[in-house]
Formats: sequence, structure tokens, C-alpha cells
Amino acid sequence: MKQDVVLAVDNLSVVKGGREILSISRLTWHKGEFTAITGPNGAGKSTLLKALAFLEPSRGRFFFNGEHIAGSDKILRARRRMAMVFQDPLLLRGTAMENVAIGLKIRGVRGRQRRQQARYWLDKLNIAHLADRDVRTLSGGEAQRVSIARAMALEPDVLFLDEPFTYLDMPTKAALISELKDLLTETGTTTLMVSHDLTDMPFLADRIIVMMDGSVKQVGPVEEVLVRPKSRQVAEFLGVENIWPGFLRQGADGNWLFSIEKTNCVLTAERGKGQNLTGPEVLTAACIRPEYVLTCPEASIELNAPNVFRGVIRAVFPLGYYYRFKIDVGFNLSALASVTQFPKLPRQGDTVSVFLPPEKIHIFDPVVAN
Ligand SMILES: Nc1ncnc2c1ncn2[C@@H]1O[C@H](COP(=O)(O)OP(=O)(O)OP(=O)(O)O)[C@@H](O)[C@H]1O
Repeated sequence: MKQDVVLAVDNLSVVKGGREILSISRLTWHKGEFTAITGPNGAGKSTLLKALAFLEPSRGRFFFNGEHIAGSDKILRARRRMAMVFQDPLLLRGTAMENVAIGLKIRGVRGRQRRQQARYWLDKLNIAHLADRDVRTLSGGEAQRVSIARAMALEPDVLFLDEPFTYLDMPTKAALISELKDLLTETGTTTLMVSHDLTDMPFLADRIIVMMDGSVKQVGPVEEVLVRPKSRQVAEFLGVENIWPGFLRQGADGNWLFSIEKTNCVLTAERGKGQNLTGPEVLTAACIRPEYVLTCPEASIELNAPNVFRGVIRAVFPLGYYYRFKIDVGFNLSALASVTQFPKLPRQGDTVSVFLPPEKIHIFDPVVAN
């Protein structure tokens, strides 16, 4: 096993109510890596986290810091190098200081040292001023900071976060995410976070695991998974609204030329790693995330360039600093654009120019070869 692999599991299986709710052949986590685990409700995300933290009866081979973990002694030792934060802060009665110190107390850290360590982590989470407050008087955001400080005080090798930001309002969440990222980078803590919120992931995570029906559908760096989903099912879950069936052929420059079915529109797409064409022309599908579709007022981009289209806005949805558009360019597409790109409010029926960057267009593996 590679030196910097902190956690690994082979042939993991969890059975509940007579049904296998988790089945994973192999997963590994490297030191300092932040992994986001996402997927629809009931996909098995929390079960995976709990199984890895030895909080869920399961079958499989577990490795922690290079050691095969089997038997209660080894499990207990591994458990002591892990910490978990849940959606609900789950604080015990008492002050913030007492809550942060509780794990240290259980691990036998003596009085003064324990208070010093707890104070250090309260300070790191910017809640030192709340040390003596009864936790019942804390806001949701403050309580979650106490919960994170309590976990970090154990200086875990692996930190498990199960949807820790769910109950926080946007500014509280944004501040905590930013501070947590710095803290985890500083400590080099390997972190696994279950999350539904795709907006957290590009900032926090190095890698995404997409789960469905108890198994892993895709694992990879954040950008790769978001831009190049392996299947239509994963793409749809990850919010890729633009998915078009069409015909793929190889262009002279090595890129793909993709003709969207039943239109005369041809897209140029950069070839992804490992993508090869099996025949002269194949039926498959292409996709692009709405945020990568560049939408501008009419005639503000050169129309003769590849992947530039003129289209008509069919619907505008204002979203604060963004507009979400439905646009007809000969085929229908969704786009997300910053309000700063438009000098005046765009309306239904307006003509716009649209550019689809070739490197952001993903071609699915062909399903039917000619
Ligand atoms: N005790 C149980 N008996 C039977 N099935 C169970 C039991 N506990 C969990 N399950 C099932 O296991 C599956 C995975 O549950 P899990 O909580 O891990 O999903 P999840 O991806 O975390 O979901 P969510 O996003 O809703 O929190 C679900 O279908 C759930 O109904």
C-alpha cells in the first residue's frame, strides 16, 4: 500500500433489513485529502461514513495508516484517531469549553493541559469568547463551531463530516467553510464530507465520490466529475442541465465534431482523457454545465467562430447576481450568466449570442456504434 494512504477499504458491504444497502469494491483516501461524498437521498452516503468510522456493522477489509484493521483492539485504536461531526452539533449539557474538552477527558488528557488544548481549538474556531457560555444559549452556527472544535481537539488523522452545514444560514456557512478550509489545510487532516450542496465542493474538496443505490458511480477530481460525468444519471444528479443526443465523428484536428440530433448544429468538443472513437460516426450524447455556457448581448462575439450561436431567450429567471436562461439556438440550452454581462435587463424574446467552450463540452461514451 502507498505510504500516504491513510484509509482504505476493500469489498465493503452493509446489509440492513435483509437488503444490501452498501456495496463497494475498493476506495482509498490519501493524507490531507478532502473528499466530498454526494448522491441522492438513500444512496448510502451516511452508511459509508459510519462504516469507515467503525460505527456501523459491516463486512470488508479496512486499512488505517497502512495497517489492516481487524479485531476490537485495533478497531478501538483506529477509532481514537478519527472524529466525526454531524448535521446536528449534538452538544452535551455544560459550557462550550466543557464540550470541546470532553473527548480529551475521555482520552485521559489531564486538567490543565486539557483546558489549554480546548482553549486553543475554541480560539481556532473563533469562539474563544463563548468558552464559558452554556451551549443551550448558542446559535446554530456557534454550536456547530463548538462541535467542530470538539472534533479537531482530538487531532484526528481522519475527520468525518456528515452534512455539517445543513442548518446554517448562507453567511454563517460561507464564513465557516472558508475558515474550515484553512484549518484543515494547516493541520493536514484527511477529511470525508457528505454533502448535497454542489456549491461547497469546488472550494472545499479535492475529490468527489458520487454514490447511487449503495454503490459508487464515479470518483475523481472535482472539476473532472462536474464537467465529465460518466453517465447521464450522474450528469443529471450533478446539475448538468444541457444533455443532447447526437452523432459524433472525429475532426481533422483530433477534436470531436458533434452534430446535435435533428438540428444542423455542430459542436466542437475537446477530447477527454482516454476517449476514443470506435467507428466513423456514432450515436451518443454531449453535455455542458449551464455555468460554462457564455451568454452575451447580441453580436458581442464573432459569429463565425466554432461553437458560437445566435439564439432567442425563451425564459429568464433572475437569481440575485445571476440570470438563469432558457435559450433556443436551434437546440434548447440552459445558461447561467452574471448580471454584469448585460448592460440592460435581458427579456424573453431578446436575441443573444452564446458560446460553448470546447474544453467544457463532454462527450459520453458512445452507446450505439454505426
Ligand atoms: N435500519 C435500516 N433498515 C433498513 N434499511 C435501512 C436502515 N438504515 C438505512 N437503511 C436504508 O439504507 C439506505 C442508505 O441510507 P443512508 O442513510 O446511508 O443514505 P444517505 O445517502 O445518507 O441518504 P440521505 O441523503 O437521505 O441522508 C436507504 O435506502 C435507507 O432506507
